[in-house]
Amino acid sequence: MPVAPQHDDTRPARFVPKNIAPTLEQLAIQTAVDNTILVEANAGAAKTTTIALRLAESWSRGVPPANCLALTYTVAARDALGAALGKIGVPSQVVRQFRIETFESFARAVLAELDGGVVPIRPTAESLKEIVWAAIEAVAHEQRERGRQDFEIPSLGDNSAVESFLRANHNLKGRMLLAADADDQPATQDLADSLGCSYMHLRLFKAYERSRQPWHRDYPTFRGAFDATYDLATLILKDELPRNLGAWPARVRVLLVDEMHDMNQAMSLILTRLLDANCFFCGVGDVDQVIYSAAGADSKFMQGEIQRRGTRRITRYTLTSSFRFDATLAKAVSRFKAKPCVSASAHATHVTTLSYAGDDADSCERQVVQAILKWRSSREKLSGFAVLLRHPSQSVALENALLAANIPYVFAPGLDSYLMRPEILLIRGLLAVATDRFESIDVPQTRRKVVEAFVLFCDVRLQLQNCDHLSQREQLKQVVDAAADNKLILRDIFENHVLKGVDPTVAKRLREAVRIARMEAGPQLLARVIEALRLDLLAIAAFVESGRREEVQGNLRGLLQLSDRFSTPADFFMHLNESEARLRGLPASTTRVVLGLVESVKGLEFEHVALPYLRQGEFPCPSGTPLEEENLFYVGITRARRFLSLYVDRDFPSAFVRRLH
Ligand SMILES: Nc1ncnc2c1ncn2[C@@H]1O[C@H](COP(=O)(O)OP(=O)(O)OP(=O)(O)O)[C@@H](O)[C@H]1O
Repeated sequence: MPVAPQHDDTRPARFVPKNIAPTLEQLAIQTAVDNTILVEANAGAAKTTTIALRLAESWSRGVPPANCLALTYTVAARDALGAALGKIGVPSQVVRQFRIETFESFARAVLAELDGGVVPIRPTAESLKEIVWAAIEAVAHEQRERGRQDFEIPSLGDNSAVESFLRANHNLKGRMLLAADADDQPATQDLADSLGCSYMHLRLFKAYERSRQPWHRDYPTFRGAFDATYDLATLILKDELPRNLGAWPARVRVLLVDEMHDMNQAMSLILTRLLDANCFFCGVGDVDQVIYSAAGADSKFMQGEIQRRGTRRITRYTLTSSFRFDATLAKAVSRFKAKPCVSASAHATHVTTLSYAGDDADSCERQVVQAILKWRSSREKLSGFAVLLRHPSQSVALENALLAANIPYVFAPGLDSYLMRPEILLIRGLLAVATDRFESIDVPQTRRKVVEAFVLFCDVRLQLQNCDHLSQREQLKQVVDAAADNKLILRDIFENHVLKGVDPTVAKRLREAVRIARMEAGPQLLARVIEALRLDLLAIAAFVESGRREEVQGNLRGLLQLSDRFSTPADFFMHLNESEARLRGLPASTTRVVLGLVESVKGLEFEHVALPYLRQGEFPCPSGTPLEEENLFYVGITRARRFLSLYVDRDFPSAFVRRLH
């Protein structure tokens, strides 16, 4: 293994950063003359900052920023690199000129030149559900035609079959095992075995890809998440990517990859092609931050795979110490991950473990709110305080506690307010019907979403008058537009379109739920509404992913707890509407606490990180893979600079917290 070089004084750095004094290790990377560099280092050990230094150095040496390309896996990492450039003093107009992209957005931009038209993007599982079912039906049809029964076709109600297909699809695409000759290789049990997937998934993969890329079309009918990366990698693999493509960055002189540990085969093919250019390359990552192995992420790409594939000789550089947090947290991290972790931080990091109980006085959210109030009273910026969650449903109680304490908050990408989640909107819609207070749902966009929630959960078949020629999607648009325009039309939509457009059993349940909400009052009211509705069954039909269905249950549990504080449905309904109004009413300029999921803040850092709800069964989550749960926790605790507050369930403490001590 090549020895990490000392900083070479014969090539002094031209770029002198603001706010930090680079270490010799950083300077070595900033000014390295080797043309291919890999840096593997712990969380917070300045990986992103150091590639920012390298970009800045290149710019100082006259390389046009547009000829510098930096690729990341996530949008958060892309933004973190932009922020790191700003922090070290690169002027914002220069930062904007660097090409900093996710692999997926880069691939989309390249493919746009080849696609003969606009390719719709379907980023979520929900938006792909119909397509997957069409593929399932096509495979069932093939089986019937052949008079065979090779495997059991999932029944229409079994949406978990769709979910597991999408996972298998992402994995097969990330690993690129079928890309070269998918059309030629017959789907056999042997082939499925060699790919490590089920025979049914293999057959579905082919049917799904046929609908995405019909033989008579030059470009796909749609792209799901990651499909652009896959399509571009496939063209490269088959050597069908034109060499003279205008959108290809042929003149790239500096190529950087952040989060290289998240790389899969498809991304690696794109990177290898980019490396054909005579450019400098630096990849940085931390194999303990792999949280996307389901998408084929493999640490081998940080471990010499480039060298094996191409002509480049890799030199490894090191970044030994974390600047983000102090030795106390470094030691805890080291124990948790059983690897060396040292700190060079000049500031202290206080790690506090607090326990919570279910009761109100001692609740987790109450303690988090107290910590934030203390933070604010010591004149710290609220935006430096992040509350990181393992599950979206954990935000219900927290948001309410924050709103009650007048603490402004903002969501990190990937999380939205519980008030806007379809199951909550369904309840809000029902309460609007029951209390006859339609005008209280003030925001047109919310009314749209309420109608969409009814259609989603109740599987409404719209039959608008004189609209037989319109598809369901087009009819839905007309109805939601009407709801947006007119506050009072919700009743009409509920009675004339929802109740008449659903299965009679569902209509009966909806009527009963409204009756209960109208006639009854007192504790447990919402529980009875939800029970009458059989919302659990509606969620099973509505959502593809079992994780999402669990989230429905979690959100409803949170809502139930909250509803017990109100004596009438009308009061509760008004509380939800007022909460939305308060949330929307926050001035954009206010600095706010950040509320986010752990995975969506990878690459970011905060002065104070609070990790609430550390309970066995919540974090680690039993449905996640053990290593990725561990990696997620590692990512969460290493976002903290000065304070890390861990809120641990008194009765069922998360096993992860024990491992820190
Ligand atoms: N030489 C330095 N002196 C002091 N602070 C530094 C130095 N270099 C980087 N930092 C700071 O250390 C912190 C962590 O840096 P950075 O975000 O680049 O780490 P990272 O390795 O990319 O983290 P992650 O693994 O979470 O993505 C940042 O606040 C950064 O500004």
